[in-house]
Amino acid sequence: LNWHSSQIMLKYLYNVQDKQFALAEEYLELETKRIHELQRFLVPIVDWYINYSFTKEKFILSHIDSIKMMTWIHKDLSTIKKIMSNKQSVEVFKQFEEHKAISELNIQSAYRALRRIQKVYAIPASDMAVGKYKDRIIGDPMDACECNVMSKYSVEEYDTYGAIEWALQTYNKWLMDRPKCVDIDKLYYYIRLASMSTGFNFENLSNFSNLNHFGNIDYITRYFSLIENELNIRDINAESTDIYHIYDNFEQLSRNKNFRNLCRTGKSARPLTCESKCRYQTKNSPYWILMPFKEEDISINPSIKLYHDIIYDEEIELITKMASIDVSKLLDAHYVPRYHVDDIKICFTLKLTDAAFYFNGKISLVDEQRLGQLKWFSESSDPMLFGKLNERIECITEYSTKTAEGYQVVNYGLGGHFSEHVDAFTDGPKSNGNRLVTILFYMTDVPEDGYTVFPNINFVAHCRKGTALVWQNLYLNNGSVNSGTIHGGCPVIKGNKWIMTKGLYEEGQHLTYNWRDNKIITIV
Ligand SMILES: O=C(O)CCC(=O)C(=O)O
Ligand SMILES: [Fe+2]
Repeated sequence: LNWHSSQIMLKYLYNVQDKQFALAEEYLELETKRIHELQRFLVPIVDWYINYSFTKEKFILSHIDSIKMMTWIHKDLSTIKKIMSNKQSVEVFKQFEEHKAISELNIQSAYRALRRIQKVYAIPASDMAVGKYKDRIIGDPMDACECNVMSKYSVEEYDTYGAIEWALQTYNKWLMDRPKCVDIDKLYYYIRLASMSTGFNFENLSNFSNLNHFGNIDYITRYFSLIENELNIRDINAESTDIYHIYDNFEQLSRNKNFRNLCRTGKSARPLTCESKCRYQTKNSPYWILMPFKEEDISINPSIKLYHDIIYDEEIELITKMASIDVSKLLDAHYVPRYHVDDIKICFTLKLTDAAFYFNGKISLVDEQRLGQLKWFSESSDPMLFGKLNERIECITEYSTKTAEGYQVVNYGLGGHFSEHVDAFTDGPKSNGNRLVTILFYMTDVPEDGYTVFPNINFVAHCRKGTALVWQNLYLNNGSVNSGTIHGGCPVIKGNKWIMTKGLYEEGQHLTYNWRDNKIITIV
């Protein structure tokens, strides 16, 4: 189980932990009771025995006394054994499983997710280690052991800059109380290993390469401060320089630069034009005149619109509950869901799973591309709810939902994200045509990060509960894929991001081109 992949999973993990703690407490109680009982029984007997042992010889000579002794021994020893082997606590102990919930691998992926947040948002390790991002508190300070793990995993992933940055944090924290979890020798090794590829002036450090660093703290301190100086020269810690560029230089992933920049600033850089309008839209429907929807133009090419208050709190509550249901079921056998039995069946057939990323028609389960938990819902899992949503979608998009795919509900977790992609298929024609329109519902508020970013048009959408972003993936004259629709979900730093998406297909729509003729999909 990929525990950190969503908030629902993490919630489940915390519940597993609660259960194990409760077991440990129960065990302690039973054991204490048992020990006390044994003590109560044993102490007077032992006292008695010590007193009488001086007269053992006499006992043996007296036959009456011997019988007494034999009876006592027989009775007492069996009682002692009975108390000692009280099965109750043993039974509880058997249920306690330290590794039931979490594995080393889980932890490693979680640390990797943390490092991803650090890289995308360009958070210096010195800030992250105190739980800070810009002027925000994003968590509790990390201790030397935690920083050490960051360094260790960075080394294992050939993430050289991470290795050094976190080794320095580890060292600074280690100096205070020298916890055992830090092997200073290894730390030194991490740094040496990573030094050259980060552009360090290694010559300066070579004097230290043969140092007998065991027990010579002065030497190591000099070594570490040298590295720190090196980093300072590169303005890693200087407030005035933009650390983001340093990360960019190290990462050298220029194609991601704008994406990350938009994730960081959270600000759209698109110019407002005179066509940019917002309106109360009724589409001349008498129904919608009573409750017009709030439509905001975002972009003409590609066509992107934002709808406010388009999905309601009660609907959101129902959907997120339905998506979490099998997790709750796992946790608590006595869980009584409030849905109709038929709905449950459908909920269970479509299980919550790790969100996958499709590339060239192949499924890839790599955290670096996408991390979240996903559940598909077909209309039949709640005809009332999804029927209404379909109607609403048809009204705002003026496209049919008859040929559309189901609803995809996603919950993000620790560093949950979705790297840049197009929603349209690019690996060849599909029977229902391509994904023409995407509707992305935001079902929670994520106040300060986790945006949806369209890097090619410099647009950033914030995750606001009840709004929906609607865009056209294809050009309407020939069905080629509009590269302006490249988008991704920035890693979530803090908060619970729930979204739901639906794709509408070309099939069944009134289009000016014949999509069945499109044998090759081009991205323009
Ligand atoms: O999480 C987001 O903001 C984007 C999600 C997305 O692009 C998708 O599910 O296709
Ligand atoms: Fe997408």
